[in-house]
Order: sequence, then C-alpha cells, then structure tokens
Amino acid sequence: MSEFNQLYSPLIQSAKWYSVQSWALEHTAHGAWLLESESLSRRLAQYCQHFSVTVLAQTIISNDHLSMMERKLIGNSDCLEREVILYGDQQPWVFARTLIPMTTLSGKEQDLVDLGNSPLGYRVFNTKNSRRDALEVANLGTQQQPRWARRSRLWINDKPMLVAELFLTQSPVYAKENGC
Ligand SMILES: C=C(O[C@@H]1C=C(C(=O)O)C=C[C@H]1O)C(=O)O
Repeated sequence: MSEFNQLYSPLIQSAKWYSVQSWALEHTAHGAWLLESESLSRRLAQYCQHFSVTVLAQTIISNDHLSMMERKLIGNSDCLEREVILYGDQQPWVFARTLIPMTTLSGKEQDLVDLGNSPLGYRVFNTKNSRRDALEVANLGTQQQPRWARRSRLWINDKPMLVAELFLTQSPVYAKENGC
C-alpha cells in the first residue's frame, strides 16, 4: 500500500456525504468542479500541460465490505476496487476510489479491468451511452480550510460503478480560494 492509500482511502471511506443542495455551491469556483457532470479527467487536463493517472491499488472486494449506502447505489455484487491518483504536471490533484461491480465488468466493459494508468473517465465518457447521477459532496476539512470530496455513480451501457474523488490541496479546485 502506498502512502497515498494509507492516508486517503480510510478518509474517503468514512466521509459523510450530503446532497449537492445542502451546500451553497452555485456560482463558486469549487462548485464548478464539484458539479462537473462530464469527465473530471478531461476538465483537469485543461488546467495542465501533462495530465496522468497512477494506479495505487486494484483488488476484488467482497460485497460484505461495502457500506449499506454503497450497496444501495451499485447492488449486491462483489466489486473491483480501483484506487488512483490523478496528477496535473506531476502534482497530485485528486485521489479517486472506484467500485466497479463484477456484473458491470461484462460484455464490452470487460476491458475496464485492464485500464491500467489510462483514465477511467476517458473510457466511460467516450461511450455514447454513459451518464453520471447520485452526486453527493463532503467536506473532509474545516469550514475555513475545506477539503472537498464528491461521490457519484457512473453508468456505462446501463451498468453502474461508484466513484469517490478527494480533491487534494494542490488541485486547481482551490486555486481561486488560494488567491493563485
Ligand atoms: C470518472 C472519471 O475518471 C477519473 C479517473 C479515474 C481513474 O482512472 O480511476 C477515477 C476517477 C475519476 O476522477 C472522470 O474523468 O470523470
């Protein structure tokens, strides 16, 4: 396990998620990021010269290890758990944990197992029949110094997966607030 997983995986798994309506996100710099309904990878790539993904871990986890809410969102199948860091110009910008039910890894989507360091978002949003729903937001920091995270369900050819993303301090999400 890398330092990043040790630190961020438990953090994101214990996040308290709230509906987007619970936060005053409209017309804020961070809100535009948190509410992104298309590919986050594509958006991040516009803010750097070199965008990359590094896989930290990829394992199969039993459905028993999912929270009740995770099960409600993606069902009762065992899952492939994929944890990555998204980098902009070699800076860690986002920690992401994705749960892909084994039932989603069927038909054309069998290749999701072999994504390696290619961004999941490119694969999902390059497919015509894809969408995002069930978006929720958490603040893992304080009110003065927020550390934003979001969780959403992605659908590819009507098959679900659950993506949780933690925006790290160096990400452009905080650029305005940092006065950069
Ligand atoms: C879901 C997207 O893909 C991004 C890339 C991920 C990956 O490669 O594992 C995981 C989460 C996302 O932040 C996206 O671009 O919207």
